[in-house]
Amino acid sequence: MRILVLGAGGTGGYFGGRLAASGADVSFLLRPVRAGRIRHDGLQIRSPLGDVLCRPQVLVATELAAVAARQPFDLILLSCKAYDLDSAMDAIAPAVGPATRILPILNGLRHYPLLDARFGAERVQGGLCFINATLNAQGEIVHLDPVARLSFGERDERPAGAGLQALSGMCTTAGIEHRLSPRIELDAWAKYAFLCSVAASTCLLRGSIGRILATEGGAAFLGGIYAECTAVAAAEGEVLPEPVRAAALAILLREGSSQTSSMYRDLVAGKDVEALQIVGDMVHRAVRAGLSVMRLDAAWIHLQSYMAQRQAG
Ligand SMILES: NC(=O)C1=CN([C@@H]2O[C@H](COP(=O)(O)OP(=O)(O)OC[C@H]3O[C@@H](n4cnc5c(N)ncnc54)[C@H](OP(=O)(O)O)[C@@H]3O)[C@@H](O)[C@H]2O)C=CC1
Ligand SMILES: CC(C)(CO)C(=O)C(=O)O
Repeated sequence: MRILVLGAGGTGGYFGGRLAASGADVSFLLRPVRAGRIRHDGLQIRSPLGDVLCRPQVLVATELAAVAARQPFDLILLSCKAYDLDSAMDAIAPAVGPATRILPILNGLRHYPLLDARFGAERVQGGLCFINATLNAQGEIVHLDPVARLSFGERDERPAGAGLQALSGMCTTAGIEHRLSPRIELDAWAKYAFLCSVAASTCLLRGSIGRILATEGGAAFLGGIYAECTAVAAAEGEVLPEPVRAAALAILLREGSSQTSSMYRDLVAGKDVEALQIVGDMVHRAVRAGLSVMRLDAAWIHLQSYMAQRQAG
């Protein structure tokens, strides 16, 4: 199976790099600066699960159509930030042939209708990842703890097609923990409710879960914001099962936890954040459902203020 990975940041670089290092047929579609760096230095992963240095095939947008015409891609792993989705869709379009499937691993849910409208829902599969990874000043992928898990599946509970089964085999060969999910849409909501709680809380309250829990009112805030997110999920028809909620709350209420979120790391670094696509989208869904979500509202206002300050320079 031939895989194209759009993006070589924390997630695409980690999972695509591990697949490439294990011998899988993986190419990266990158913008010129990142492409130049990886062509020169290789793709380096620093990880508690073992470092990897590989030299995958690297393409830039202008090279893609010719390469895809010679050898079509079976799967495109989409690992951009949600605010780059439009440009990423333009970039991958020349590689989307009749049999190509697209597997996004972005956070949130807002990208699905956009990908469906552009490429057709039958091509877009369900995906998500659990990892804490970032880039260092040298452009290396720094994996921050031992968690690194992919989940993927067909949407609408269709049985997994040959492409996802092949990907599962490739992940096994590469030593990537993964799950071929029979209910990826439920899993996507479970992750969105959890991630949105972590991202909104750590950004609004400016600290790790452990630091928030050490404050008076911190535990009630974290439990409350998760309840807001699960209420939105239920209003949209995804009632998260009790074991799923218990597992999320166990992480959200773990004293001393250093857990933050990729959004928090970006915010502390002064970078752009997926505020609209993660927290804003949850708030907008709550408004449509007539739900009151005061904690999410506060986080969304805070993030909008952050972005306005950032734009003002
Ligand atoms: N990092 C983490 O720990 C986790 C992140 N996530 C989610 O995964 C998604 C990706 O995050 P992450 O990997 O951290 O993001 P990064 O910013 O680290 O990487 C994104 C990559 O996409 C590339 N890209 C964006 N647009 C284009 C384009 N048009 N053409 C080519 N390349 C493009 C960027 O290129 P360039 O370098 O040129 O900007 C960059 O290499 C997000 O939705 C995030 O919320 C989920 C779980 C954990
Ligand atoms: C769930 C979590 C916090 C880690 O995978 C995440 O998705 C993120 O940091 O963006």
